[in-house]
Amino acid sequence: MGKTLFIAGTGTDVGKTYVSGLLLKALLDAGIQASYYKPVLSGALSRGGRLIPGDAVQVCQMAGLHHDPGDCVSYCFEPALSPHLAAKESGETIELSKIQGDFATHKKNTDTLVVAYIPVLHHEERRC
Ligand SMILES: Nc1ncnc2c1ncn2[C@@H]1O[C@H](COP(=O)(O)OP(=O)(O)OP(=O)(O)O)[C@@H](O)[C@H]1O
Ligand SMILES: C[C@H](N)[C@@H](CCCCCC(=O)O)NC(=O)O
Repeated sequence: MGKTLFIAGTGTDVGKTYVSGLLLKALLDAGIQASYYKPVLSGALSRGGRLIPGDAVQVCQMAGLHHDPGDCVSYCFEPALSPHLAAKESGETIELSKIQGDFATHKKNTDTLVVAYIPVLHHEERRC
């Protein structure tokens, strides 16, 4: 059974993406089959009508992972807000079943999965 490494933080801008990139690089350098998954990414850049999942691009570049960064995320939103608000503002709904399905697919396709986790509690608190 493969391993999953969850990178969680108590807030935004605390280094989850950077640590994910370093970890993934270390795993790949050690010859371990590894990849990256981020359930919800907000604050994506809009270029030519397409959303660029910046965190996933950064992690793939740091680690030298030749995956399409877009495949590393389930949801990608432009507003730089907490996930539920970014989804709301984008007129979308975050479905747990989609995240569970994508997570299971990523797990099946790799030995070690690095997951940058959303600080949900922090975000929910900020909504109050
Ligand atoms: N190599 C580096 N040296 C110094 N600072 C860095 C380096 N890489 C990233 N940073 C800075 O560290 C901070 C945290 O980076 P990071 O994007 O990893 O946080 P994060 O927890 O993933 O944030 P978010 O929740 O917004 O995605 C950023 O301000 C970034 O500019
Ligand atoms: C673009 C950044 N990397 C980040 C921005 C998150 C902003 C959250 C703001 C908030 O706490 O309400 N997006 C993300 O982690 O999915």
